[in-house]
Amino acid sequence: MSTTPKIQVRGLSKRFGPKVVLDGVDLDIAQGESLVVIGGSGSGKSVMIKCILGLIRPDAGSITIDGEDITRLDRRGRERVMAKFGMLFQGGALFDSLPVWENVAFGLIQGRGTPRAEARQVAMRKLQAVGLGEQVGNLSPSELSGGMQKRVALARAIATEPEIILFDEPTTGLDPIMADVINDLIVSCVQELGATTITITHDMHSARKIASRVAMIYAGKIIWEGPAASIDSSGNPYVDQFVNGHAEGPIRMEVRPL
Ligand SMILES: Nc1ncnc2c1ncn2[C@@H]1O[C@H](COP(=O)(O)OP(=O)(O)OP(=O)(O)O)[C@@H](O)[C@H]1O
Repeated sequence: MSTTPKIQVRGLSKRFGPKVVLDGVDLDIAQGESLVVIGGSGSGKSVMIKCILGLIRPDAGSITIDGEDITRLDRRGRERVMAKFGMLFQGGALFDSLPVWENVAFGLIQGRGTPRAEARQVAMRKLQAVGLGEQVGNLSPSELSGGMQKRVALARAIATEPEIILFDEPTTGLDPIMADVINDLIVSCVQELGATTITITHDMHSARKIASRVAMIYAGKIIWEGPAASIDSSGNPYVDQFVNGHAEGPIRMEVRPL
């Protein structure tokens, strides 16, 4: 078995003006692993994922996928590596101008050049896999509830059967029952694909359910990582404060008076 991590992040740094957001992030994610990244609002979780996706250019550091540094690739090389990725964006990011099935099939049609009729069939199968019937495929995303939109976004993330899937706050804004339905779907879809995943969430219930490993980001660095089962016995006061949601502790939130 190969010991090269599926994803390796080293010294990843990014600042916006004077604000240092990432300050030397190091992470290894093994093939088939499900890593959940936790951390307070504004701690740089989304910026890190955007760097991995190539949507933000880091100031320093490397990101290797299967041993290949993607920060050094030209556009074509990057497109080749990006074909390994699926993404569930925060808020779903569905196109209202396209019917649901075409949203799901977007990466197949645009990215892979799959003929529309074939892509439609795949999209309908993926919708079925997340518990949505064929009739939903012909609706507009705006006609769906928040929970259904998240399922569509999940179907889209898995449509190309990617090797790596990134989930940005997949349960935010959902009621606890629907959130758990999404958690279960993520676990089953990911297991079926054998995909490697990174999930960003504030939802500790979701983190416990999805994660094989958890990493916490604070002040631009990964300050703790460990198996999901050890999250309640980390011995790290930052992790304890976050996991238990206490206002008091070493983490100071930036709060301005109104
Ligand atoms: N394009 C940008 N230009 C300037 N500042 C940015 C940009 N993108 C992110 N930031 C800043 O970087 C910091 C980290 O943002 P990020 O969205 O990564 O936080 P987060 O940990 O994902 O937060 P949340 O959990 O609230 O989504 C924030 O202070 C944000 O304002």
